[in-house]
Amino acid sequence: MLLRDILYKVSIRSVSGSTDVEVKDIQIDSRKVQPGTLFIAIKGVAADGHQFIEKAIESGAVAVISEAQITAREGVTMLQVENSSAAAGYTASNFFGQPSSKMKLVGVTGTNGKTTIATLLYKLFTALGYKCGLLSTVDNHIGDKVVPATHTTPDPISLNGLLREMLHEGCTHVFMEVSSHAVAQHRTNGLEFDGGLFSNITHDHLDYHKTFDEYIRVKKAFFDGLSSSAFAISNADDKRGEVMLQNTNAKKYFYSLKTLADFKGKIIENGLAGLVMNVNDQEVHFRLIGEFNAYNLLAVYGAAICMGEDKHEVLRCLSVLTGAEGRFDYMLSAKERVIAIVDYAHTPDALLNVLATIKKLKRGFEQVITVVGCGGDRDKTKRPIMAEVAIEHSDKVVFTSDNPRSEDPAQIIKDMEDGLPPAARRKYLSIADRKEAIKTAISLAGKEDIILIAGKGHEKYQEIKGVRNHFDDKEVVREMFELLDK
Ligand SMILES: CC(=O)N[C@H]1[C@@H](OP(=O)(O)OP(=O)(O)OC[C@H]2O[C@@H](n3ccc(=O)[nH]c3=O)[C@H](O)[C@@H]2O)O[C@H](CO)[C@@H](O)[C@@H]1O[C@H](C)C(=O)N[C@@H](C)C(=O)N[C@H](CCC(=O)O)C(=O)O
Ligand SMILES: Nc1ncnc2c1ncn2[C@@H]1O[C@H](COP(=O)(O)OP(=O)(O)OP(=O)(O)O)[C@@H](O)[C@H]1O
Ligand SMILES: N[C@H](CCC[C@H](N)C(=O)O)C(=O)O
Ligand SMILES: [Mg+2]
Repeated sequence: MLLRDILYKVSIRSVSGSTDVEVKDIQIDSRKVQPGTLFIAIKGVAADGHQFIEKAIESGAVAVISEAQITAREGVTMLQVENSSAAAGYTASNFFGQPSSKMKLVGVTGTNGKTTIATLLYKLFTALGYKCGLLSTVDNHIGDKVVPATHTTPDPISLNGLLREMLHEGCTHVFMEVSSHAVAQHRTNGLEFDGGLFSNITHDHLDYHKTFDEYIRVKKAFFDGLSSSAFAISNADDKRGEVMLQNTNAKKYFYSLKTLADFKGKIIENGLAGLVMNVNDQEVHFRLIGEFNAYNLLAVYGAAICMGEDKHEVLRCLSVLTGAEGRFDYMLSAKERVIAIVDYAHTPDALLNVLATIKKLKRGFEQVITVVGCGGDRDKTKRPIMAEVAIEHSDKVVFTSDNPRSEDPAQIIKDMEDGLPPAARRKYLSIADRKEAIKTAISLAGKEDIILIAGKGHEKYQEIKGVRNHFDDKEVVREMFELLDK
């Protein structure tokens, strides 16, 4: 492909060299550059891609996009742009033939619920007979084929590469999570969305976005970028639900459990067997559990209606679907009838929602024992809040490690404990070893007690000092339940 054809929509400041040069590959990482590559230098959090321009040229880059002042280079086309992250989004989309414009693409954003909503949409549209793609935290799907996920929203090159593969494989619909990091880093620039969904916004990622206002602004930017032919669906019951769609050109719709809305739900029953809900005056039984999933289901229903699907068929298919792995994953020991719930709640709001759901499911006498930790190298301010939520809504708590990453696990637990009142002391134990923590919680449980194991959901690893060791909450529970049932 010629360089000039890849530059569509890129805001260029100056050029040295020819844009008629043939480009064979495109990379944002100098370590992946091969002869014939266009290298885009991005200023990141940990490093600055501009420092690797020489290395990229040595490896055979034929063109370089950067934000730096240009110095002419023999045989290499140098381009200066306003924003190289934005340029990476546009050029990646152009290089892969703008695959997003040839399929129906729907993006889901919000603090909690993205994976659940995107996965339900993928399952729903597959059940409706379409070949679909999914880009999610748990994994990516190209029709039936599963591709491991490294991010919630991949970098623009992997992202457009996956979209092109989906198009080649005959996918007509793609559902993807759009994280706030992705919007801030312009990973989705150049994509043509047919629709956007907003779940909710609560405390998370303040390490990255610094203030809650900035976090809101970034999420809103996704809707601001939608075209007038797209639809935008928001949660009317979220405090920021209306603001999200304030400046979008897309057609606006709202869902709600509390007020009048385009997609209105009313919960009739909410138990371990699922939800019974009135959806726009039609009563439906769903297998998903908890009020938060009632919201997720309404968002999915709304998107399907906006995409022209028949409402009866949509509700019929949705009623039999299960959610994403590691979201309210429910296990039962045969003899003692102890319940273990593995859930990906890793924000204060998600933890509160899951514990509130468990409270509603209780018949009265059961104890709730929560095992929870917080991720290292992530927002530290959520640590004491999550600890407080766990203590307030559980009978017993075992604080433990999540993914400590580069941090000291004991210090993370200390950050969690720090905000707790002295009276909380009698309610909790702290055991840094996650396997031991889960085992202890299970050994503390009596007949029919409920154990919530929060934070890691589907994850099959634990990251300690840069190394990902195999770890699976559900595997540990199964092991312990076998012993319990012997
Ligand atoms: C904080 C963050 O978002 N970091 C992402 C960011 O990396 P960065 O800014 O640190 O990049 P960097 O290491 O400073 O390097 C800057 C540039 O120099 C390049 N480089 C670097 C070294 C070298 O030798 N040569 C070279 O060219 C890098 O390729 C990069 O382009 O850009 C990278 C490329 O796109 C991402 O892989 C990386 O994700 C890291 C691994 C990460 O953990 N991200 C998490 C926080 C994240 O993105 N999470 C969200 C979900 C969050 C949620 O909603 O819960 C997600 O979408 O997954
Ligand atoms: N609509 C919702 N509102 C509040 N909490 C929710 C909602 N849906 C799910 N949750 C809770 O949040 C957790 C994460 O859900 P999910 O994985 O769907 O969110 P996500 O937005 O994809 O998260 P991530 O940002 O890590 O990708 C769930 O395990 C559950 O505890
Ligand atoms: N997408 C989220 C996932 C957090 C999951 C939790 N287990 C943790 O490691 O903090 C993040 O990267 O912040
Ligand atoms: Mg997700």
